Amino acid sequence: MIPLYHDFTDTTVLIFGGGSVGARKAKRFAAEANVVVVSPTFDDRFAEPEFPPIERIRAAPATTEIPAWFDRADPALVVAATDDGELNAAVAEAADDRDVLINRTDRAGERSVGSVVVPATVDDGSVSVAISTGGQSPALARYLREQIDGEIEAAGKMAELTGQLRAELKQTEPPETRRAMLRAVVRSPAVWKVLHTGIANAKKEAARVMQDHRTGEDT
Ligand SMILES: C[C@@]1(CC(=O)O)c2cc3[nH]c(cc4nc(cc5[nH]c(cc(n2)[C@H]1CCC(=O)O)[C@@](C)(CC(=O)O)[C@@H]5CCC(=O)O)C(CC(=O)O)=C4CCC(=O)O)c(CCC(=O)O)c3CC(=O)O
Ligand SMILES: NC(=O)C1=CN([C@@H]2O[C@H](COP(=O)(O)OP(=O)(O)OC[C@H]3O[C@@H](n4cnc5c(N)ncnc54)[C@H](O)[C@@H]3O)[C@@H](O)[C@H]2O)C=CC1
Repeated sequence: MIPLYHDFTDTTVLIFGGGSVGARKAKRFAAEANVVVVSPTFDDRFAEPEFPPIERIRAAPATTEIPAWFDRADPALVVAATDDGELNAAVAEAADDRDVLINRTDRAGERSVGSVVVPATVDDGSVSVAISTGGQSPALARYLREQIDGEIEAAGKMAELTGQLRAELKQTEPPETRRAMLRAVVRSPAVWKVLHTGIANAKKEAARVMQDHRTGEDT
């Protein structure tokens, strides 16, 4: 498995199964995609006030009816999250026939082409860390996610700062110098320290770090 980031903007994610797992995946994909959940029953989580807007369709399709749901929704990705293994298998088969990405939530072992795993993720601004255990131990993925949560605090601001500096340096510095300067900024404890006081302050500290670097002094 090779981790990739995939943009689901303006696509549909079709989820079969409205239990706790269907709810978790729906929430996750709704951050970007149009989510449609097909299920005869829906977990209470779907009714929570902070639950994102998604389309709920109350139905219990039979395995033979699955392809028609694909035609109707035209999904970029489907999630098989029912408690019926046969139905989940039919969803995976329909996805395979149509080259649609499939996340099978009831399987951790061998996978077909187009089968994807949803990792545990931590976000801070535009920075995200994704953790997979290769399907071996989702509980461990969750635990590591909780550990890393505090670790990447301020990374979003650092990305914003160095994103701005990078755009500016592209106008003035040759690639080698720019690379060395940006590497020095992200490694500077002084810049990390002032980040919480705002980007403007951090920019001043970064300017010092970059100047030191340019003149060859040890940072
Ligand atoms: C293969 C994968 C497919 C996929 O769903 O993409 C899969 C499969 C299965 N999970 C099962 C169980 C649990 N899953 C969790 C939690 C999460 N599971 C997630 C992903 C994945 N789960 C993919 C692999 C990821 C990897 O590579 O590590 C996370 C990371 C992301 C998310 O789902 O959003 C999310 C944590 C989110 C967070 O908190 O950050 C917990 C822990 C808990 O609930 O506290 C338990 C109970 C404890 C345990 O079993 O470990 C079962 C058995 C079901 C049964 O026994 O019936 C199967 C099926 C099987 O094993 O056959
Ligand atoms: N990947 C993961 O992180 C995890 C995966 N699992 C797996 O995911 C499956 C679902 O787990 P839960 O959500 O906890 O189960 P659940 O029993 O709470 O939910 C199952 C849902 O599927 C619906 N359903 C049943 N037949 C259907 C049909 N024909 N079409 C559409 N929907 C249908 C049910 O109405 C229910 O809403 C489990 O069987 C388990 O194998 C379980 C825990 C974690």
